[in-house]
Amino acid sequence: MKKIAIACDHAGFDYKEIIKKHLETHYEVKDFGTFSKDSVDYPDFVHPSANAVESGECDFGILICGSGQGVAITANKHQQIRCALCWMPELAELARKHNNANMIALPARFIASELAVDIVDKFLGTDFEGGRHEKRVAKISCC
Ligand SMILES: O=C(CO)[C@H](O)[C@H](O)[C@H](O)COP(=O)(O)O
Repeated sequence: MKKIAIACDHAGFDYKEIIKKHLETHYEVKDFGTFSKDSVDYPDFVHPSANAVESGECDFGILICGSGQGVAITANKHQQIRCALCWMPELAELARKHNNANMIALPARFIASELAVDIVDKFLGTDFEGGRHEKRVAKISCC
């Protein structure tokens, strides 16, 4: 069973709970918090979840904040993380097919929760295409 890391800040808390419940029948989900709607700082939750994906403890990661920006920026500080900010399923599909993204960032304040679930399903259900994209992805973490 694939293991999924999930993390959010206060703005993403409700969506994290919805997505986690949706995934738990088909995946093992490791929840890195936050665990309430109390105001927090997203890097405190993103770094541990990104570490889990980077180390191989988790196969993929899902991050949620208000705009998706803060969590994506934070995750992408990790050398082995390719985190894609997605607001429609087609972007999530391309992030997997072309970029071999291993984390996804969702903007809870800008998309409906049903759409967020669809985006996650597309992300987790799509494989990397490889081919011409292999060398491009390899070049991302060259420095
Ligand atoms: O990281 C963000 C923006 O770059 C997220 O959208 C946060 O959820 C947002 O900044 C939180 O804002 P708040 O006013 O503290 O609720």
